[in-house]
Amino acid sequence: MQNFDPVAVRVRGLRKRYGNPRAGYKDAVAGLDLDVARGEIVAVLGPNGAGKTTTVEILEGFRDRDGGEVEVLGEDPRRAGRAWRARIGVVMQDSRDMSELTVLEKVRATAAAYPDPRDAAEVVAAVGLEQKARARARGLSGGQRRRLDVALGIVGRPELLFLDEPTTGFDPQARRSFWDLVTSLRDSGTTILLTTHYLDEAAQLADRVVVVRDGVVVAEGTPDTLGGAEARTPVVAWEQDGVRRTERTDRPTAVVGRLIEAAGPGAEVPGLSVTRPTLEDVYLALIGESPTDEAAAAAPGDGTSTEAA
Ligand SMILES: Nc1ncnc2c1ncn2[C@@H]1O[C@H](COP(=O)(O)OP(=O)(O)OP(=O)(O)O)[C@@H](O)[C@H]1O
Repeated sequence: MQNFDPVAVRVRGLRKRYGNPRAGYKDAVAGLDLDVARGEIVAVLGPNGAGKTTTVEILEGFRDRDGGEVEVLGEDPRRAGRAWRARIGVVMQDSRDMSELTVLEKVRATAAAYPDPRDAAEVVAAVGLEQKARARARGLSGGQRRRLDVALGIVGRPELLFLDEPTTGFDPQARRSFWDLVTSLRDSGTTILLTTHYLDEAAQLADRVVVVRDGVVVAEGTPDTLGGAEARTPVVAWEQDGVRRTERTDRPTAVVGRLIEAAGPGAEVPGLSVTRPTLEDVYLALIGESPTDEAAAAAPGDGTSTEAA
């Protein structure tokens, strides 16, 4: 066991190419570096096709790579065996289930494959499926199925848990209770690598956020500091002659003071707002989908007051 190794995941220069000579090639992962420390929750964000799932599947040992170094719990997933697999938990993006087993039976059957599993009934309760414990797994709704996937991923008491878009299809309440579950797993020492399209999920759960685009990491940081101080500079927005104006400034009070003075005594400054870019704003700027000035000007009053960083 490598329990005292402070590194859970170390990836350097990871490469994966799909395709063939006739159809052409696609670099899904193009030199990606990633570190996850023990006990950390890291969220990997990125647009569709950025290479997140490919990366995660390589780390899980389910997909081979074309280049780079990968170490997961001290081993190369290419060569790691059963003992290593028992130390990781996996919740994949798609799961289908055609068996006749009930929820509890499925969790029990999976638990039996691990040397030191959690109690199956407790795990079913922890993911909020207590009421469905004796229902057939194949009859679950999409959100319930996802919760069962999470139960199957954690019942083996993994040291490292991979969650690929775990809350897709959850209702808001189920997401909240899932977040509590993930936080409690981290508090009990589990390292978690999560991919998600939900920025609020990343902000809520992650100690660190990694943004992937075109198969490489384009930024990383805590949810509060991703993109750097510059990207978090507040934006003052207002309307002038029917046109939306914005100004990025470290001194929003001074800018607002100037606008008030210009408007004259007692006059309102139309459309005035001061906003600090959120994680979502910073993320959209990083992946090149920030609303442009023109788009913002075309939709005054929609609350969008950030410019591209
Ligand atoms: N088995 C495959 N064969 C060929 N191309 C693939 C295969 N799997 C993925 N790709 C391509 O590789 C690129 C990266 O895909 P990947 O699924 O890793 O991205 P992702 O970031 O997980 O996307 P999403 O957010 O949509 O899940 C995409 O262009 C995708 O079409």
